[in-house]
Amino acid sequence: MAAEVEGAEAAQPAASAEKKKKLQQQQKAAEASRGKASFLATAWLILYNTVMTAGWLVLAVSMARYGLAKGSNRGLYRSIEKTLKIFQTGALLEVVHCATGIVPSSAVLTAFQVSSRVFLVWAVTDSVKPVQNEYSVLIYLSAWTLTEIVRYSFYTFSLLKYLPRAIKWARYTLFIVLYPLGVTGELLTIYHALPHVYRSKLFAYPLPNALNISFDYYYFLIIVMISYVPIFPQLYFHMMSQRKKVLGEPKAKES
Ligand SMILES: CCCCCCCCCCCCC[C@@H](O)CC(=O)SCCNC(=O)CCNC(=O)[C@H](O)C(C)(C)COP(=O)(O)OP(=O)(O)OC[C@H]1O[C@@H](n2cnc3c(N)ncnc32)[C@H](O)[C@@H]1OP(=O)(O)O
Repeated sequence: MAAEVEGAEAAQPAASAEKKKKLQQQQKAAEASRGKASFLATAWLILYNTVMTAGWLVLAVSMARYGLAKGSNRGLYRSIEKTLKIFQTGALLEVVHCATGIVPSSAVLTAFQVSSRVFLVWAVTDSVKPVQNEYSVLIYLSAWTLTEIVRYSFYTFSLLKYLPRAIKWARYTLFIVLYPLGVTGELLTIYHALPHVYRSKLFAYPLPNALNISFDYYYFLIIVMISYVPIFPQLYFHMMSQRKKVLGEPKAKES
């Protein structure tokens, strides 16, 4: 009996050492798989941001060449619409990046930013043809293009750990002017679209109908315009606090 107890006591430390070893192995495997996932996420983000920088650069060059050749904004939207649609719609992936946690930005703020632009391209500028030659389209296109070249190149250089100071400064400074400029262009474009939507009854779904629900795109556009009032300041002040965090003076050491 005594010998049995002694044997069990001797086996206990061996079993706990085995358990500890197993746990360490599991931790190591988890760390390795986290490292692999983070490497893949970084590689994907470098590819994504590089392609997006290139896309917006192509847009900038196309817009400049069109302006120099024609000396007018008439027909500009038609000439760049394919590239614009590809790269602005491609920004929807940014919401996925936030939602999956591979970038630390807020998914809600990013969703507002991206969806309002995708909406403006597809549901306003592309759907209401007469607004395409308005100056407001040129205004928002210029603000978006400049912003995105700087923003995506900022992310690319940051991921490559080689960030020129000028790009960092531009990322967190140009928005002060470009954000209100872009919003002005966007709101004016929706405003110009209103009479056309009203007359053509675009996307209207009047009663009576099988679903017994009515939808009036004209009033929907007015609601979208009003929603800029509470949402835009949140985006703007978020960028202001990012600016303070990144470009702010480092705190002086207390003596
Ligand atoms: C269907 C109906 C629609 C209804 C609409 C309702 C109305 C909505 C109103 C909306 C108004 C929008 C107007 C807008 O379209 C006008 C313009 O854009 S005009 C042009 C000027 N615009 C700008 O300057 C845009 C500025 N805004 C943004 O950059 C983003 O939207 C914002 C979400 C505000 C950015 O915030 P974020 O927190 O992401 O800032 P950071 O760039 O500092 O990033 C924080 C950290 O995340 C890392 N990150 C983010 N993205 C990436 C990426 N793609 N790749 C790699 N890393 C990324 C970044 O490096 C930071 O990391 P860390 O903190 O570690 O440094």
